[in-house]
Amino acid sequence: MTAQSLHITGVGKRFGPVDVLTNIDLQVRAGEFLSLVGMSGCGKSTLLRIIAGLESPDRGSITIGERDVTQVDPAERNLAMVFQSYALYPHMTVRQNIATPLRMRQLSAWARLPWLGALQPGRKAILRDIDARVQQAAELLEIGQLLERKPAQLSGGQRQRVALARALVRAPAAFLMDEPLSNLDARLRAHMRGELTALHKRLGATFIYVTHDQVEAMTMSDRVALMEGGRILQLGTPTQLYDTPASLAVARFIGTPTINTLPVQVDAQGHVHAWQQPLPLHAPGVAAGPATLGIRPEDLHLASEGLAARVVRLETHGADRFVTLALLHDAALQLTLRQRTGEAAPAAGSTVHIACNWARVHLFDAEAARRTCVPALHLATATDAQRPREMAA
Ligand SMILES: Nc1ncnc2c1ncn2[C@@H]1O[C@H](COP(=O)(O)OP(=O)(O)OP(=O)(O)O)[C@@H](O)[C@H]1O
Repeated sequence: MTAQSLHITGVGKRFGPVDVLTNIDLQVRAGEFLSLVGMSGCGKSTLLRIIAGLESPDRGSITIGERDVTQVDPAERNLAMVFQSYALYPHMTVRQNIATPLRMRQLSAWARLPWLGALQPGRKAILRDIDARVQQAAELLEIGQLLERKPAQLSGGQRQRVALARALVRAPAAFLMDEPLSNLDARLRAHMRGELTALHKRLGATFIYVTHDQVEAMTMSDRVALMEGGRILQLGTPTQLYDTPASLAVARFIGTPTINTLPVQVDAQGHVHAWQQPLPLHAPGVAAGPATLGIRPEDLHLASEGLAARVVRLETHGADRFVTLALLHDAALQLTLRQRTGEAAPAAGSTVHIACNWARVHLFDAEAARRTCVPALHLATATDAQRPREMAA
């Protein structure tokens, strides 16, 4: 299988009065696992369908490898599409299901007929070749023992693997997947995430994967394109999106629990203040005025002194505990703190003090809503960085 790169250039799409996609530029590298992620309605499925040729763009072009396929029929693009509904033929066995795309491609209409077909010269060799490829795909997906079963006799995960095998036998230039795991229960979904990542590594194929689930996107992909309102907000590795979000919208979408936000003021010298108190942060070059500080829940911790807050709620999630806190002097402002369950839990309703890992906070300027971002953020001085990091209160 030769993995191909895909180039999406200036793609726009309108449905009636709505711009569903606006000027999308995206280069998918050969052999890459790239996820399109975003809230429902952001346009990710439409983009995938345009790549597949199931929808035509109003503007822009799609190139697979060196070939411009913008005007090419879906069947001629050599792309494999895998959907959440597996679309298996219920009356056929797994073997027949997997073989169908090959039979359609390699045998003429009459050669596929039960009796007459036997008369086509070369048919036996083609069937042998198809069978070998079905066997190979089935082994790759570890469903070799299920080949004689019908779809109704399979679990959801097994059906998904059959759908993947059926896509695989065609040796496509790339796999396009639209929420392929969303019909599975949580445990199986987690398992299949691992299987898909392993399959991608084994095949070295190009995968474009649509999901609204940031965990899926972040755990499986080489790169993630985060979409909102028909645009790509940020394209980068999962680590880049998490550690250096280009905007507050990206910071809010990625990470569980959601990033905390704190309204702050930046003065003319770039010093950052909250509640008229200076924070140990310096953002040179940032316009004076209101801004938003983003603090990941794991960058807050309980301390003997610091900002006072009341414990509103505790939630245990396996190895982690999420603690919701209401600030004493501003009860409307709630922060979430993430701690390991091994750490002592604060009592619900009690007053605690919280400190912050200032080196890891993000500052977004007043235009955060318009997705501008302030990357230059430093601890105010070396001494600030060295002293115990306490949140000014
Ligand atoms: N054929 C169509 N006609 C009109 N509007 C459409 C059509 N297909 C999609 N849309 C609209 O385009 C927008 C983007 O839809 P799309 O399915 O691409 O979003 P999505 O991000 O994949 O969402 P989801 O995760 O819910 O599938 C939505 O507002 C949707 O209602």
